[in-house]
Amino acid sequence: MLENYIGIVILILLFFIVYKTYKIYVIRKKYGHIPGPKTNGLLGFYLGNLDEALKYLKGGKILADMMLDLSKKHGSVFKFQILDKIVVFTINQNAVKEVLITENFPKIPEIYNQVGFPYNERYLGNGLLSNTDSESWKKRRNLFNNGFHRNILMNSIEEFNTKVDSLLVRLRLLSDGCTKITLFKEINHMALDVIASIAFGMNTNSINDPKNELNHYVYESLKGFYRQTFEPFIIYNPLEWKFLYNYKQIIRKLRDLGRKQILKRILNLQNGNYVADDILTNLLKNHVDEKFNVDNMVDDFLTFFVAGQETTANTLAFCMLELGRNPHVVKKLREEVDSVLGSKSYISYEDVAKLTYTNCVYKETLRMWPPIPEIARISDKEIEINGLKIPPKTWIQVSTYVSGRYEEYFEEPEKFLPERFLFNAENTRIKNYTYFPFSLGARNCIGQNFAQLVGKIFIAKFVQNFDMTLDWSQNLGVIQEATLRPADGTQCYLLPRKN
Ligand code: HEM
Repeated sequence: MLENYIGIVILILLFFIVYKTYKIYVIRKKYGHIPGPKTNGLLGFYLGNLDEALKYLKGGKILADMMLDLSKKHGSVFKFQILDKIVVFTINQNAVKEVLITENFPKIPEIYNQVGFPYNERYLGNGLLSNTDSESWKKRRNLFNNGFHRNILMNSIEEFNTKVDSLLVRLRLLSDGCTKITLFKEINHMALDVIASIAFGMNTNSINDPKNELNHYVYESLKGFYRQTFEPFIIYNPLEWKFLYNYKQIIRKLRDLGRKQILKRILNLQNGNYVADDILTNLLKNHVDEKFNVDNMVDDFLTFFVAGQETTANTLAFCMLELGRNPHVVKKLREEVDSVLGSKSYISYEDVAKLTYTNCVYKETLRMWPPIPEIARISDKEIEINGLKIPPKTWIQVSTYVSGRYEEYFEEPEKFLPERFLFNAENTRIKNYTYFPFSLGARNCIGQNFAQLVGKIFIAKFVQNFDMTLDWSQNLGVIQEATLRPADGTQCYLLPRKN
C-alpha cells in the first residue's frame, strides 16, 4: 500500500519535472533572439537569473540596480529569466511610449491580484491601483479624476499648509540639535493626515498621535503585504499561520474602519454628530447591495492611503537625504524660498508656481529615487523594440529608475543636479519617455498633483525653518520593499534656522 503511494508521488513529481523542463525549454527558445544575461549550467536552466538577483539583494543592493547594470551591458532592451518566467526589460524611449501610452498594455493579473487580494484576503480589492479589468477600471477612474484635478487641489491649499505646519510645530519641539529625528517616520504621519483630511474629510492627527487606528492599521497592513512579495511560500509554512491569521485580522479591521468612514460621509453625519459604532455597523449592513457597492468604495479608500502615503513620504525623505548631502542645493533653495516667501509662512498656490528651483529639487529627487522604480505590463500584441520582435503575452518591464540613471539619457546620472530640470527655451533637456516617476498614459498616478503640492510646500517650509545635519552613522543606502525607501529613514538633527 505504502509503496503504491510512494510510486504515485514519484510519478507525479516526474511528470511535474518533465512538464516544467519542456515549458522552460519552449520559452527560452521563444525569446532566444533577445539579448540578456546568461544563466549558469543546469541549475540556471531551471532557476534562470534568480541566483544573480539574490546576490544583489544579499549584497545590500536593490533589484533596480541589477537592471541598471544589465542595461549598461546589454543596452536598452534585454531579457532575464526568473524560474519559468521570461521578462523583457526595456528603457527604449519608443517602447516605453508604446507600452504605457499608445498600446496601454494591461496590468499583469498575477502581480496586481497580490495587491488586491494578498493571501486571498480582500485588501485593495478592485481599487484603482490593483484593478486589471479595463472597463471597470475606466468607470472608477472617471469617478475620481475630478477630485484630483488641479482646480480642486487649489481649493485645498489651506489644508495642505495646515498639515505641513502641524509637522513643523512638532519638529520645532525636537529641534535642539541633539535629538535624533527619523524624518521618514514624521513625514509619513503627515502624509496620512493630509490624505485623510483632503480626500476623506477625516481629522486623524497621526503627526501627534501616531498610534491612532488608521495609521496603525495602514502601517501594519503594508508590513504584512511586503512579506508576501519576498516570501511567496509563507502561506505553506504552518509556523507562519499565526502571522497570517493576525495579518488578515488587521486588513479586516482596516476595511471596517474604511467602511464606517465612508458611511459617515454618505449619511452626512460627520459634522459633529456622534453615531455609536454599533448603530453604524447596522446602518452599514443595510447599505450593502444598494445602488452603490460599499466594498468597492472601501477598496478605493484603502488604495489612496496605500498608494499615496508611503510614496509621498519616501520621496520627501530621499529629498532630505540629498539636501543633507548637498548643502549648496540648500543654499540655492533658500535664496528662492526667501525671495518668493520672505518670512511669510502661508504658501499660496501662486507661490508654489513661482518656486521653480524647489520644483527642480523635487523632480531630481524622483529621478534618482523614484519610490516605484519599475512597472510591469503584459503585451496583448506583438511589438518591435530595436528591431527585435517581442511576442504577444510577454511580461514587459519598464523602469524610470534605470532610465533616470542611464548615461545616454542623463549626463552624470550619479550627481544630484536639480538644474537639469530647468528647461531651456526649446524645452529639450529631458528626452521624451526617459523620466516617468508617476508612470505615463491612462494609468498614470492620479495623485501626482496632490503629491507634488504637498511635497513642494513641505520642502520650502522645511528649509525656511530648519538647519539640518544628517546622522552620518546611519545606513545611507536604500531598501526596496514594495517601494524604494531610504534604508534608515533619513535620520538627522535639527536646529532652528540661523540665517
Ligand atoms: C511621490 C508620490 C507618488 C509617486 C511617485 C506615485 C507613483 C505612482 C505610479 C508609478 C503609479 C503607477 C503604478 C502602476 O502602474 O502600478 C501610481 C498609481 C497610482 N497612484 Fe500614485 N504616486 C504618488 C503619490 C500618490 C498619491 C498622493 C496618491 C493619492 C492620494 C496616489 C494614488 C495613486 C493611485 C490611486 C494610482 C492608481 C491609478 C490608476 O491605475 O488609475 N499616488 N502612482
